[in-house]
Amino acid sequence: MIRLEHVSKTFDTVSGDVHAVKEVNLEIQDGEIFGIIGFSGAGKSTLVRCINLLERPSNGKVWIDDEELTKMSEKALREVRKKIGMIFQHFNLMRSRTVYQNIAFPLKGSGLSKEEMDKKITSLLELVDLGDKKDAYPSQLSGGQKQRVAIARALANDPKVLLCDEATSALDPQTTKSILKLLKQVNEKLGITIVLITHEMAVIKEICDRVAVMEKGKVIEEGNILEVFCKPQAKVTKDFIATTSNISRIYEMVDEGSALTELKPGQHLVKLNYDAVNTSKALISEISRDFHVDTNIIFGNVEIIKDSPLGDLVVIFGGQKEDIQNAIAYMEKHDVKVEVLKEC
Ligand SMILES: Nc1ncnc2c1ncn2[C@@H]1O[C@H](COP(=O)(O)OP(=O)(O)OP(=O)(O)O)[C@@H](O)[C@H]1O
Repeated sequence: MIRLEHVSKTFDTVSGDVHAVKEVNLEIQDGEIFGIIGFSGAGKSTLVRCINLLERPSNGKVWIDDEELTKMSEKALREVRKKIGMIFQHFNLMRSRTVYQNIAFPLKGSGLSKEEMDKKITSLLELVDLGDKKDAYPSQLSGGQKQRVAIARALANDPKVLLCDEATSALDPQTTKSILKLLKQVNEKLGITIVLITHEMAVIKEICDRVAVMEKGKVIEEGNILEVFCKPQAKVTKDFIATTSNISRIYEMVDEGSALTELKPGQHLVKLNYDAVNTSKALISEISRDFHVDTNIIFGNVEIIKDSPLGDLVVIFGGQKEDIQNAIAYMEKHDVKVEVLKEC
């Protein structure tokens, strides 16, 4: 388990103190994929670098299992750091060395024989699906392949923890997906705890078990991914979630008087928000059958998070006003959040 207790980091700069991380308390369990999200400058990189003490906290304690890193000598820390791999946005490979030599680098001084080293590197190359690239130089690889080499290198010392600092930010969406899939595989196959920082909610949604949201150096919200997506508390969390959906477009469309939002007498334009709890009920057909309300679906956004569907639908309800009101009350009773955007 990784435990941060009251961790703060202040940089002393010519223009004054920069409080990059303020009083952060976090517990990250063994084997989980923990995401840290925040806008640029929120303090994510500094915080993640405090975990392996690449950045020494100005205050607070960092624990991994029952060892306090913040109390250790540099020598002891060097040993502990071998068990904490790290990958970066720009891969940080050595350009003058081949893929094989890059992966071999952290194994220097490991005491492994040449054969053992060769076996290890071959299996790492297979894991990251680069068996045919061992003699290539970084300049001959795509961004995704470079990140795969970086992952193999980070795993060379059999770490317990892998820190990922914006590991997919320089990659296109498809390559991002393949790298996230590889990280998930590393987590599941090798049982490695992953701490991943990003400014993209789509990345968090794809693979994380839990997430912490950072703003101005502080963790302002934390929870399991489904909880945070279903019931975001902080404005910045809501803003991040909105980036993964086009549903907020409906507000602009209403303001702009878009043809899609035009209503006939008796109709209501409604946004329905539902989560895993209520997707199992056939609510739309029930309100049609029991309340005589017609439903025309305009558009929707359904996410699958940790195997649970949750999302929003924008619909037009048509029928008698009283029937529509009863149908809305029925939906609310079944935990659907209903927002009437416009009525005619
Ligand atoms: N070595 C440093 N010296 C001075 N200030 C720093 C240093 N490193 C980071 N900062 C400052 O600390 C704050 C947090 O930076 P940090 O890089 O941790 O944020 P971030 O959320 O990772 O942002 P980004 O995604 O843009 O990297 C910023 O105001 C940044 O300018």
